[in-house]
Amino acid sequence: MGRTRRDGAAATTVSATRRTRGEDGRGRRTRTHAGAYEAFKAGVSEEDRASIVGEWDKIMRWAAFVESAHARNDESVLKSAKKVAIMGGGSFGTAMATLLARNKGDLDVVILMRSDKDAASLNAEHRNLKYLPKYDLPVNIRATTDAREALSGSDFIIHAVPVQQSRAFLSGVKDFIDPKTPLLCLSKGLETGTCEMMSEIIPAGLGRDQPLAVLSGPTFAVELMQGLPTTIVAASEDEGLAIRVQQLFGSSCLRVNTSTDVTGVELSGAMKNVLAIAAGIVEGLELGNNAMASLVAQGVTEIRWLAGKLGARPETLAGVSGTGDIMLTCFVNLSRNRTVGVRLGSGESLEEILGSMSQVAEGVATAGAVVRLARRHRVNLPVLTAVACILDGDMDAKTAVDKIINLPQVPEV
Ligand SMILES: NC(=O)C1=CN([C@@H]2O[C@H](COP(=O)(O)OP(=O)(O)OC[C@H]3O[C@@H](n4cnc5c(N)ncnc54)[C@H](O)[C@@H]3O)[C@@H](O)[C@H]2O)C=CC1
Ligand SMILES: O=C(CO)COP(=O)(O)O
Repeated sequence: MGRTRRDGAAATTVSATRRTRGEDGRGRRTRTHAGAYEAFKAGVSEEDRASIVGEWDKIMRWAAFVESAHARNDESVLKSAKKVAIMGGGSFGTAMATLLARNKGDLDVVILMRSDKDAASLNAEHRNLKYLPKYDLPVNIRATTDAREALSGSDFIIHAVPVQQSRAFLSGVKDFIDPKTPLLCLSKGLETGTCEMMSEIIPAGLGRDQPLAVLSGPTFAVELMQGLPTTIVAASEDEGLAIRVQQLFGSSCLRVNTSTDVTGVELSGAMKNVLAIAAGIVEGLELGNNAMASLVAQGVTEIRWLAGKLGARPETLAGVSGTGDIMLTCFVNLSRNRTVGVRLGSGESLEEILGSMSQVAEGVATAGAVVRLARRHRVNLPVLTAVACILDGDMDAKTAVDKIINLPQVPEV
């Protein structure tokens, strides 16, 4: 049946193309497109079409089955949660607070801020005028600078303080955090000096183990505020906690994939910020799309080499929190790390760039820590090391890129 249709359809395509030529007398592009469409339609047999629809139906049946299983044992953590605290009132802390507040209108969502003025402004205006001035916040979000008030009685505590400030910040608030309350970390980076990940910094800062999940993925704060579809990974050694985080944050605009690969999720989130600076440099130097794609691919390989050696799983690196976040941060101008790179590539100094930024670009501090970690684990990372050299002022961007391009030509590894 399929064969007959295909043969017959091929003849139809030829005549359709001729008819198009004869009738509309429009340009060559139009005729070519019409022919390509007819050829595509004709190439799909009834059998192919039926099997495509059948596969789609199967996926929808699976989705309905899972949904109904969820509905049957709906002990969603969102239902029971009464209060969530967010430490760090910057753009990402505010965006994730907003998603939670939208998920449940009577959830008490409290942002712990540093400045009385900013907290008062948020409470009065229902906006975060410093970081996300264009967006109204739900009325169930409030801000305070009182750590005890923010943190006590919280069902979950979200950590959105930049990595380099996290250890000192946590040791300052540890007495207000119940040791049983899960801490959900949004910060992406490695600490300079120690090369530690947030899953190491958090227990060290608190002086004890704390239930912990890390959340990471391609998640620009402004797009979350706009309610655009987004996916994030919630990783915890405690699979049950990852599932609770999924129930808390999951919505029609936020998919939450669970994982137990904390190392993979954290390392790819930290290293992609350094790679995004490299991608920005290539953009700033106007080296073209081919160069950009090969540089980012090399960076992906370097992340695999180091993260793999530290135990990250290949599927994590290939997934949303790995490749997904790399693509977002390396290719989209909203990225602060990429912007640092673009400006470096255009000839600005790091001092000028950082002096003009009001938000954190974690890759700047993380770059050196990545190189030290790589050295410790005997892995060579040409692109990521070049970024650290540029940031340290040991090489200018153009020289570094020339040297990378002219490295010996080797087999794919
Ligand atoms: N903005 C985004 O789209 C995303 C950000 N992230 C990550 O989230 C983390 C936070 O980033 P953003 O909110 O975007 O940064 P931001 O620069 O917008 O805000 C940082 C916040 O941390 C606070 N802060 C700084 N130093 C502090 C200290 N010593 N003690 C207490 N609070 C302090 C600031 O007052 C500010 O509220 C970073 O690790 C970033 O990589 C992750 C995904 C997306
Ligand atoms: O991590 C991010 C998106 O997932 C944000 O990246 P930037 O910090 O480079 O803006």
